[in-house]
Amino acid sequence: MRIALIAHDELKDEMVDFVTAHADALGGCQLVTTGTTGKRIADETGLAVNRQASGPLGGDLQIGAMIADGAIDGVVFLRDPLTAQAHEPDISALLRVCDVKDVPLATNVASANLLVDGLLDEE
Ligand SMILES: O=C(CO)COP(=O)(O)O
Repeated sequence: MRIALIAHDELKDEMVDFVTAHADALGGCQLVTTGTTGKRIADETGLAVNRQASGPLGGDLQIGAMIADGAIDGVVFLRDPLTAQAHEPDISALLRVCDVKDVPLATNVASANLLVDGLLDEE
C-alpha cells in the first residue's frame, strides 16, 4: 500500500501521534509525505518516508501528481480548518484529484483511523 501523509502546522503533533498509534501497519506501507510533515514523522517515529517538497513550495502538487498517476492508494491530510493557507489552490487541487481518482481521503484523525482500518486490515 502507498499512503500519503500530510499535516498543516497546527496538526503535526496529531499526525505524529496518529502514525505512532498505527506504526506497525504503516511500517509495511510506502509512505509519501510533504516536506516538514515527513521530517517530523521520520524523526519522531523512525519510519522511512519519501519526502516531497514542503506544501507551500509545491509538495501538495507533487503528491497530487502521484495520485493522478495512480501511484497512491490512500491519503491522510490533516488540514487546519481554522487558518488560511497561502497555497490554498494547491490544497484544493490535491483534494480534488482524490475525488477524480476515487482515492480514499481522510482529513481528520477520526476518519484517518477508519481509513487505516479499512485499507490496512489492522488487527
Ligand atoms: O502545507 C502543507 C499541506 O498543505 C504541509 O506541508 P509541510 O508538511 O511541508 O508543512
